[in-house]
Amino acid sequence: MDATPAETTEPAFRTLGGLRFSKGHGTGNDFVLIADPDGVHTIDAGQVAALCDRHRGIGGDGLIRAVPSRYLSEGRELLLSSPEAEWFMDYRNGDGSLSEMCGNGVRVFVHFLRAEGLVDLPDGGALAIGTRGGVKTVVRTGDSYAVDMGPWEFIFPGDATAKAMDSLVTADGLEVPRPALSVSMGNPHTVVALAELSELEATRLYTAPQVDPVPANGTNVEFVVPAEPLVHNGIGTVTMRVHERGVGETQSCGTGACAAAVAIRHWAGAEAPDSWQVNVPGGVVGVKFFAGAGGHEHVELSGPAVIVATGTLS
Ligand SMILES: N[C@@H](CCC[C@H](N)C(=O)O)C(=O)O
Repeated sequence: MDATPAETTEPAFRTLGGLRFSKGHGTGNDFVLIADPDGVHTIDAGQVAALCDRHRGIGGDGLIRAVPSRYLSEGRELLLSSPEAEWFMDYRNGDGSLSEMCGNGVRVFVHFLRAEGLVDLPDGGALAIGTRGGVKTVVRTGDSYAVDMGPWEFIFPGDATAKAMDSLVTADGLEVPRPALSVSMGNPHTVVALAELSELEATRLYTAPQVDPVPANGTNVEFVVPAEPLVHNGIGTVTMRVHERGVGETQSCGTGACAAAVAIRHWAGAEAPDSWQVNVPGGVVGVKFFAGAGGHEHVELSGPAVIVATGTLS
C-alpha cells in the first residue's frame, strides 16, 4: 500500500513562513501577536483561524497585528483628528472575524509594542492607539495598563432610565430564559444577571447562548453574579463568565467586564459606586466610570498584560 507523504507545514501557514510572532494574554484572554511595521502582512481570515487553532496552530482567542495607522484606511481616518495614534491594533477573533474592539487585547498590544522596542513608554506614560472602535488612550503602570475605553451606550433604543432588561437569553444549564441588557462598548454585549455562583457554574458555554432579540451584528454574552454585599469599601464586585462572538467561552473579556459593570450599576440604581472589580476565570480586572471629554461618561478598564513566548512560523 502506498503511503501518502506527511505534510510538514499546515497549508494555511505556507505564505507566512518565517514570520515572527509572540503569544500573550491579559487575564487569560490570549492572543497571537504579529508586528508589521511596514504594513506588508495581509493575514486572511482562514490564516487567522489556522494560527489561533489550539491543536494545529499556535492557539489563541484572537490575533492582533501591530501596524502603523497610516497603512490602513481606518487608521488614516483616525489620524486626521488624532495624529498621535501612530499604531493601529488590527484585531481579529479566533474564527477570523473582525471586531471593533478588544479591551484585554489593547493592553497586551501596548505591552507587545514595548517588548518589540516599537515604542518607548515610561512608567506613568500614555499612548494613543488606533482601533476599529476609535482611538483609545492607554496609561502604563509597571506591566499593568489602564485604558480609556470611551463612552458606553445601550444597544436597543428605549427609555434608558426605566428599562431593566431588553432581551432574553437562553443557555444550556439554565432552566428558563433570563432577562438581559445589551450594551455597546464599541462592540456588542448582552449582560445576564444570575442570582447565585452555583448557577454561574452550572451554565454551559460550549455552545453559543441564544439571545432574543439579538443585536444587529451578533453579540458577546456575559453572565454575571453580583457579590453579597455588592459594595465593599466603595468598590462594587461582580463575578463573570463570557461567551465571546467569534471565539466561544474565554477566560476573560475586557469590553465584557466594562459592559457587565455598566449593567450591574444600572440595575443597582443611584447608590451604586463608580469603581468595580470584575472577577473572571482568568483573574481580575478593574472598571471605573469617569466624566470624559464632551460631557460623556467614559469607562476605564485596567489590568495586567503578559507576553509568554516569541517564535517564528515554520
Ligand atoms: N476579548 C475581547 C473582546 C474581543 C472581541 C469580541 N469577541 C467581539 O467579537 O466583539 C476583550 O477583551 O474585550
